[in-house]
Amino acid sequence: MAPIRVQSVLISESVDPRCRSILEENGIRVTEKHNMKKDELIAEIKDYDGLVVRSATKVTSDIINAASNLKIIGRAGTGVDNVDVDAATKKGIIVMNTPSGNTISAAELTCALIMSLSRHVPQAVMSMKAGNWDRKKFMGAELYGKVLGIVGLGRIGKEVASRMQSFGMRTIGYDPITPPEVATSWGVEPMSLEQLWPQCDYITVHTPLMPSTVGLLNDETFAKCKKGVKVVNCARGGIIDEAALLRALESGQCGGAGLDVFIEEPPKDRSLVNHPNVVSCPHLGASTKEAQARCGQDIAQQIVDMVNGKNLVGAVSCSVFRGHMQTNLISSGSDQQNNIIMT
Ligand SMILES: NC(=O)c1ccc[n+]([C@@H]2O[C@H](COP(=O)([O-])OP(=O)(O)OC[C@H]3O[C@@H](n4cnc5c(N)ncnc54)[C@H](O)[C@@H]3O)[C@@H](O)[C@H]2O)c1
Ligand SMILES: O=C(O)[C@H](O)COP(=O)(O)O
Repeated sequence: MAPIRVQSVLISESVDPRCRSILEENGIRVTEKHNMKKDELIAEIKDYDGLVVRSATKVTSDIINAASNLKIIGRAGTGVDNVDVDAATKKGIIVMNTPSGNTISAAELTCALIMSLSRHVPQAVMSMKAGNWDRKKFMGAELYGKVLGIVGLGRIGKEVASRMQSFGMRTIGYDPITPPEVATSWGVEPMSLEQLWPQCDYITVHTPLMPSTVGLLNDETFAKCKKGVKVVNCARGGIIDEAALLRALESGQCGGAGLDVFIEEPPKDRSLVNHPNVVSCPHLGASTKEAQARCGQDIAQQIVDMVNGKNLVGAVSCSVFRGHMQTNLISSGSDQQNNIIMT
């Protein structure tokens, strides 16, 4: 692969400091400017060969079109739905992510939300802080023997399954790509969504956000679920239709929701956040020291490797999800279980 000349990189969000030091150790000039408004980023971006982002920077086509020198967009994390990859591809800009660096952290937060829903821990803590001692209000239910439906059996779905199996949950799942025998080897019973919905006490979604996953849980699918089903979304806002979720919570069809992500972040409409049966976080799935260290180091190293003309294609395995991942997305990461697309 021909080396790519990258002399300057803009980091537009809070990324682990190792990212900056690895780039600088390799002779790349780094500027950090966080919380820029769109117009500021448009004015700034022309001065850089590389851009490093997390999920908050929306790298839209107008930013890409203003980026006259940009060669690489590095996403220190998994989802690239905040980057217009088609627009980048048209301009020959490489988009990279580090999908495995935050897998464990996102899986652990998912499990924390499942446990919070089963025992009302956040609500009980708030009640205690308000000076109460209410032992009746927060009656919970064991996870032992309950059924967890996992929609999306990729990196995070797999890790959630093994952790919740240790609580004695039966894990069932659906994924259009993961082979049934692989799911079975993880202790997950593979099945169709039609079979999955009515069996679950808990449902957790771990798919990318794309046309086929928008509103996977909606009025119609909630109606197919057990009354009181509890749902968790630690993937992307909109995979569970937010209006349908609110209706299901109000009718009791949904018994509780654990939400780390929202269609709009931060959400202006606080109806879900304020619902008594919702436990929510401000998109914290990847917010651990370990995940940030991995993602920050990985993205910097990937940029350096590109600059040095190393062929990443040979170093990573190939797991292409067409329609979601785009033509020039290169994914790498710590465990070498990566997505890589070069078409
Ligand atoms: N909350 C956070 O901070 C946080 C952190 C990391 C990742 N994420 C998000 O979590 C999600 C999963 O990440 P991952 O690393 O496990 O991704 P992954 O690519 O490893 O797994 C996604 C899986 O979803 C499957 N899938 C695609 N369409 C589907 C459909 N219609 N129904 C069921 N399954 C479908 C794919 O086949 C794949 O196996 C992504 O949306 C990612 O952006 C969130
Ligand atoms: O897709 C991801 O990696 C997660 O949503 C984490 O996003 P963040 O890097 O903005 O925390």
